[in-house]
Formats: sequence, structure tokens, C-alpha cells
Amino acid sequence: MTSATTAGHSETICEDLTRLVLDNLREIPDFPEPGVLFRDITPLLANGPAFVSLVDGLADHYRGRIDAVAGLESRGFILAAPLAVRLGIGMLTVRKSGKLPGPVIGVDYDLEYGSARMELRPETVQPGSRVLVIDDVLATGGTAAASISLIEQAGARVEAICMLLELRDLGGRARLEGREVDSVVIF
Ligand SMILES: O=P(O)(O)OC[C@H]1O[C@H](OP(=O)(O)OP(=O)(O)O)[C@H](O)[C@@H]1O
Ligand SMILES: Nc1ncnc2[nH]cnc12
Repeated sequence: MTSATTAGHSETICEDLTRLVLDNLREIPDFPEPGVLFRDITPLLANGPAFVSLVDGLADHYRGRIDAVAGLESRGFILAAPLAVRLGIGMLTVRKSGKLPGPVIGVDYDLEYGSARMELRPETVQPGSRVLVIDDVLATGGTAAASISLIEQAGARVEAICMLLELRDLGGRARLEGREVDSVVIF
């Protein structure tokens, strides 16, 4: 379904997981606006056995290393919830502006298309806990960087960042320099 020959993955991620994601992706040019090549994960989510294998593979990768999974609204929630349940740990919801009841902390940031603000309820964060940040796409890195800042402001430690897809040309990895960034597929 996609240009698998040009895609790679983080060294930490096993090739089977990369193949699984690549085989279940769709690419849509000029969505949601001209010039953006949108990488659609809905075929992956709709494929039950593939979705289960993905969650199991990620759970094996992080088991014993993390105390909570932070999902970034909204597509990150789809990955964070089953992973947290599979590992028997809690999920943190890092949400877009105005969705969470207070008290919240927030950070403004820029996107590949548009701008946004992420918020977190610090009361949901266990001080000193090891948190995995997970989302579907790493593009400019603004969403991930803002979310990491919130989790750390709340007193936890971001152990690693897991991204289903990394769009290398948009430079997100540079914004997360010094951190473990595990991308299942790198375009
Ligand atoms: O690395 P960045 O440039 O910050 O971009 C990546 C973010 O953009 C997308 O979210 P979007 O805002 O489209 O929201 P959605 O998940 O609700 O569709 C994607 O799911 C990431 O969260
Ligand atoms: N090109 C892209 N495809 C899918 N989701 C995205 N989020 C930001 N950029 C994206």
C-alpha cells in the first residue's frame, strides 16, 4: 500500500513490527490541505490481528521499563489505551486545549499544518514515575515536545517516546535530541 522500499525504522524496533505497519498503511496526497501527504493508519486499526500484534509487540518492548503510558490526543489515545491495559499500568491523557477539567497545565506549539495547545492534569501524574509517550506520527515534533514538557513539569520522567510513523524530513527527532525515540516506521 505504500513506498516500503524508502522506509526504515528505529534500531530498537523489530522488523516484523515495521512490516506489519507498512503493510496496513494508506497514503493520501493533499490531505488535509495541499502539499501534505497524509499517512492514514485506519486500515491498520481495522485489521484485528494486525492491531493485536502491534500492541503485543509494543508491550513486549516496554514491559518492566515504564509505569504509565501517555497518549497524545487524539490518535495517540488509540495506541496508548490498549498498550496500558496490556501492561496493566495507567494511561495519562495529554489533551488539546479546553478538553480537560481543571486544574490543568498547558503548552502552546506549532504543527505541520496549524498550531495547537496541549494540556495535562498534573494530579494524574505519579511524581518520579517512568512514562512512555506514544503517538501515531512524529512530524515537526511540536506535539511530542510540548507533551514531554507537561509530563516533566508534573514531576514524572519520560523514559521513551514511541511513534508509529516518523516523517524524517520534518525534523521532529532533532527537537527530541537526547531522548529514546522508537519509531516503528521512518519515512
Ligand atoms: O510532530 P507534530 O508536527 O507536532 O505533528 C504530529 C501530530 O499531528 C497529528 O495530530 P493532529 O493534530 O493532526 O490531531 P489528531 O491526532 O487529533 O488527528 C499527529 O497525530 C500528531 O499528534
Ligand atoms: N503527514 C501526516 N500524516 C498523518 N498524520 C500527520 N500528522 C502530522 N502530519 C501528518
